[in-house]
Amino acid sequence: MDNNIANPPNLSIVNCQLTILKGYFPELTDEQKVQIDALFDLYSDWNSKINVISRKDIENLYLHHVLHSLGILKMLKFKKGSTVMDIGTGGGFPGIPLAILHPEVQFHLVDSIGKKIKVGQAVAEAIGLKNVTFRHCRAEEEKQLFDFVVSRAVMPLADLVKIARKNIKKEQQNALPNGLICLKGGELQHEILPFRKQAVSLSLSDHFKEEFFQTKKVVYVPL
Ligand SMILES: C[S@@+](CC[C@H](N)C(=O)[O-])C[C@H]1O[C@@H](n2cnc3c(N)ncnc32)[C@H](O)[C@@H]1O
Repeated sequence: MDNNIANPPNLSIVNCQLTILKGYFPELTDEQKVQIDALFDLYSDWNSKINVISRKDIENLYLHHVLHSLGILKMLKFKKGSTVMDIGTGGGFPGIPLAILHPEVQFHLVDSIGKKIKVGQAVAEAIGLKNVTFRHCRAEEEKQLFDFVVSRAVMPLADLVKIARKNIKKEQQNALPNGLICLKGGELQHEILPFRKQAVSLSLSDHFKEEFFQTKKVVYVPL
């Protein structure tokens, strides 16, 4: 039986989380609000066919997935004209929420599983996102250059650094030197140890007060 039918999402939770998210980003334009509003129905529908978010977690889409993705902006607001690759984007996290908030930044979303890329593409098309491209490939095969690489829940920091380094442009245009910005949870000290001299880590609990963010960090490594 379809899990979404057996456990219908609690729409008051969904709407409450959507209000919380908009409260954290009061500068959203009407177009961005419409795009964000559309995400729940789109992801609910796609997720019932292709699993990109834990099905039990779909009602937490706006907090656990969209707002979490936007946590990257607490480390850096990308400058107009920047280019960003999302490694292991799955159904589009963090790339799609970031692309909605930064219409003048170009995002390239990569995943090694083709059907997940299809979900991201369908969602981006449905909300009219013009600043995203997708590629079904392993990130190791992607040779294009970007200002930044972002990622969430894909691989240990050392592996991400190893893969992302070849994709980082030398020319700089942002407030931070080009590099990797990733979302991490839980005990991080061990992962960060090899990069302790360059890495900067920020606690999302300092920015978002909901309990989910208590253990969530944004880690930046210049490359
Ligand atoms: C746990 S999912 C996370 C997806 C998404 N970032 C999110 O937070 O919802 C990890 C994703 O990384 C992808 N992945 C793992 N290794 C990869 C690689 N070397 N290149 C591209 N994608 C990779 C997997 O296919 C999977 O979709």
